[in-house]
Order: sequence, then C-alpha cells, then structure tokens
Amino acid sequence: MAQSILDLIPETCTGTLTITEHLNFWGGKRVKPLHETNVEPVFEPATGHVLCQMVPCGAEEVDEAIKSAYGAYKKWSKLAGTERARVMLEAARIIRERREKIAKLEVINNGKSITEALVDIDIAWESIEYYAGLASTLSGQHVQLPGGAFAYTRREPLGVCVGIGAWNYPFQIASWKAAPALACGNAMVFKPSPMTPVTAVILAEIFKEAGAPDGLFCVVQGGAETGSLLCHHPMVAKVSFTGSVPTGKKVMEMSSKGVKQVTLELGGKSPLIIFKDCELENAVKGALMANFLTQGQVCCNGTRVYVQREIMPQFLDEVVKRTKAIRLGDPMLDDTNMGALISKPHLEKVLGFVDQAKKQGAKVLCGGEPFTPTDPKLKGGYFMSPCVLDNCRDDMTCVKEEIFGPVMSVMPFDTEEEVLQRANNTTFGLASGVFTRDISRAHRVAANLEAGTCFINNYNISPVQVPFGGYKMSGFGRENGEVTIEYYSQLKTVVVEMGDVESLF
Ligand SMILES: NC(=O)C1=CN([C@@H]2O[C@H](COP(=O)(O)OP(=O)(O)OC[C@H]3O[C@@H](n4cnc5c(N)ncnc54)[C@H](O)[C@@H]3O)[C@@H](O)[C@H]2O)C=CC1
Repeated sequence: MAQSILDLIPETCTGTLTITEHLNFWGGKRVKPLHETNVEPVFEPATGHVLCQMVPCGAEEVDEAIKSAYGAYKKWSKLAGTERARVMLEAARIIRERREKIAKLEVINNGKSITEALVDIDIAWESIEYYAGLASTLSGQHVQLPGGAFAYTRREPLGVCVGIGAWNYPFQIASWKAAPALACGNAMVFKPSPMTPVTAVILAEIFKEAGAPDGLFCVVQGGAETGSLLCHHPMVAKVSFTGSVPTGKKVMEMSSKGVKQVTLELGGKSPLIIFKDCELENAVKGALMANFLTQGQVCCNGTRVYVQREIMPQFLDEVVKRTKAIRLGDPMLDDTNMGALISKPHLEKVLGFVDQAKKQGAKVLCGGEPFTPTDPKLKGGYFMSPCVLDNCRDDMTCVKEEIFGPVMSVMPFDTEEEVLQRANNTTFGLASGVFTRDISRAHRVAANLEAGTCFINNYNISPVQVPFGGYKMSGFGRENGEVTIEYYSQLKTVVVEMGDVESLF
C-alpha cells in the first residue's frame, strides 16, 4: 500500500506541511482525480499556509465510489456481526495507536488545539469500538401466531449509506457516521467538508488495513455539487448529514426524490440556564465549556447564557476573568487552549456578529477582536480573542442566530417559568443546560426544555453511549447510543405458515 499521509507529518509541523497525495479513496486505494476543475486551496487556519488543493469529484467519480461501496456491502453484509466486529475493533486499535499523528493532522487542517484534537480522536475510536460491541448483538424478534404459525424479524442493513460532514470535527464526524453504519452491515461513501478534506482518507486507509473489504468506507472530495450528486444517486439508501440548517433542508429535499432515509445533525443556538443556587465555580466552568471549545465552532454550544439576576455580578466577574486567561496561539502546543477559526471569511463573519451586537446595545466585557500571536509563523492565522457580551436581549441578532465562533451572550432572568419560555423561544433545539443544586428543579427544567440533549450541572460532554441529535430545526435522527442502530438498519418480517393455506378464493 502507498505511504500514508500520516508518515509525511514533520516533527515541527505548524506551517510546514504540504500535501500533494490524492485524497479520494475507493476500491481499496487513494484515487487520482479525473479532472482538475473547480480546484480550491485548503488553508491551515493557524498560519494561512496552503496545505493542499481540494479537487472535487464529478459524476463519474461519485458513481465509481458508490459502485465500489456497493460491491463491499454485498460481502460485508453477509458476515456475522462478530466478524464485522473483529475488523472494527482492529480499526479502533490502529486509530488508538496513531492518535497523536492523526490529531496533529486534524490540528493542521482545522486549527483547534492539540489537546482538543486528541480528545476528538479518542472519541472516534471509542465510537468504532462501541458499535463493534453492538454489531454482534443485532437481532430480531420471534412472534407466535395462531395454528402454530409464527413470524420473526431480521434486522438488515440499508445498503450504501452516504455521510456528509462539516469542518469542525472532521475525523470524529466521519467515525460517528461510519461506526454504526458498518456495524449494521452497510458500506459508506463519505464526503468531508471541502475545507477539511485531509483526515477522512486516513480513516479509509485504516479500515482497509484492519481488513475491511475494498470499498467499504470510501471518501469522495467536493462541495455542494459533489454532495448533491451523492444525494441523488439511485444506489444510495441513506444520507446522514452534519452541517447547517439551509444545507440540511436541501439534503432532505434531494433525498426525498429517491425516498432515501435521512439523518440531519444541524445547527443550534442552545440555552444554558444558571440558577442562583448553583455551585458558581462549576457553572462558570460549564459556561466556558459551553462556548469556547473548538473556538466556539460547535453545533451544540450553549451560547445563550441565562443567569439569575441575583448572581449576575459574581458570574460575570468570574467568567470574564477566566475568559481573559484563555491562552491563544499555536494550536500544536500543549499549553495553548484556543487555536484559530476555520477560515478568514468565517473569522470576518464572527467579528461582524460582534460589531452588530455592539450596535444593537450589547456591551463587550472582553475579547471580540482579531488576534495576532507573537510567533511570526502565526501572523497569517485566523485568530480572535474569545468574547463575552453583556446587556444582551432576546431580540438581538447575537442571541437569535448561530454565530459559530467564540462569542458568549449573557442575559439576566428572574423566574424559572420566564426563563423556560425564553429558552424555548427559538426554532433550534439541539442542546440545553441547567446549573442548580435543587434536584427537583433540575429535572423539571430538563423535562421542559425543547432540545435533544439537556446537560445538568455540566456542558458539552458527549460519551459515545449516549444518543445525540436535535429537536425542531436542529434536525432528526440520532448519532451515538444504541438507538442509532435503528437509523442504519431496517426490519424485515418473515411470516411462516406451518399448516395449510386457508384461501378465500
Ligand atoms: N448537529 C451537529 O451535529 C453539527 C452541526 N453542525 C452545523 O454545521 C454548520 C457548519 O458547518 P458547515 O460545513 O459550514 O455547514 P454546511 O451546511 O455549509 O456544509 C456541510 C456539508 O454539506 C456539504 N454541502 C453543501 N451544500 C450541499 C448541497 N447542496 N448538497 C449536499 N451537500 C452539501 C458541504 O460541502 C459540507 O460537507 C453549522 O451550522 C453547525 O451548527 C456542525 C457540526 C455538528
């Protein structure tokens, strides 16, 4: 097999890696693009250095990848769950073994800190390991019918599933989609975001090395056009999408033409409610975790922080103190805790939200400015200082729209009833959080929040055993947890007659 891209990573890698290897993968190998049209440069967010070129796949290549996946599906779906589990466990082991190198590559392509990237890679192999465990438990039901007849159900795969990913968790999103899909006996064609094309192909190489049939996990590069080709392809049974609400709607519409199943993991504007009886230090830490991971580019972030009026001054003091202490800089260094945003246009968009918030009456307590690290190699990076906004109102743009950057909006509230009404007054419903020491209140609030997840006394932890997904316009279907098996399989009912046919004719 050709040399892995992982072997190209130099010792000191910030701003030095250039990848010229092909980033498509099907038929068990990396594939050279057929045409070099609509090529887009891919930037290293921390430096602005061109990391590689993203060459989108056209119709012929998408068709080839899907056919390769279909061939693998025919073999893979015939294996017992235990046999599939063996390959998946081996893939998880290889990822674990190479976690540092994969994490470094993720940092180079995404800009998040190495500390966070290592967690992402660990969650990725954990997910593959978890679904490997479930692969051998898939089973149906036996139903007795009158006259000795009976029926049973078989849990069968769907076929070729498509995964379309966002740029904020490139390797983790690919793994979260591949793991349940493969455990159920499907094959997957994955399209990463055009801004983060690099690490999905590493996952493909690892599945191959672990013993998966050629084509089981394929990678096609591209943007909207390639994504649309995937959604329309007649041999695709399901599309699992992570991205924005507008694109999610298009994916659903395109998939509906072929009556394909869809999972949509979309955006959010999640509320975090902090009651005066909370343990304040934990609530402050929770608010930071809810806003500043991956430079604030996290779909389930709790960016609307409602704080009970009596504790607002202490809360703001502490939150600002800790936010100012966040160390920005070279994401490859262990003591950096915030890296660079994904792109220059995205940085400008986020800074634009801060400007607009100021115009609408918000007060910037800290951050919200472009940031230039002292290290000269980071001069061209897309950094901004994490921002806390006070004096926010529910009708402001910064409180209503997903910013997808390190910007926390803080608002006071007085009563539980009032805050619940305000927290639910949104078209999104991905996540939510509550900090309180009153256990009855905690569960009552959790039950009344209209969101797919509610964190009590913590925020943004995502164990693979726990279902993750949205309410309302944040999407439907789930990732992680046992329930996701339902989204990657279908039930066949087999009815068995033991006597004579009683014909009405
Ligand atoms: N709920 C969740 O689990 C997550 C949601 N997100 C959401 O993703 C968004 C940020 O990610 P972006 O990559 O900017 O989102 P995006 O919606 O622009 O793109 C997502 C993916 O869809 C592809 N795509 C774009 N147009 C398409 C089309 N017409 N047909 C098929 N595919 C198409 C893109 O190439 C990319 O791979 C945020 O809104 C965020 O909230 C991000 C991460 C996790």
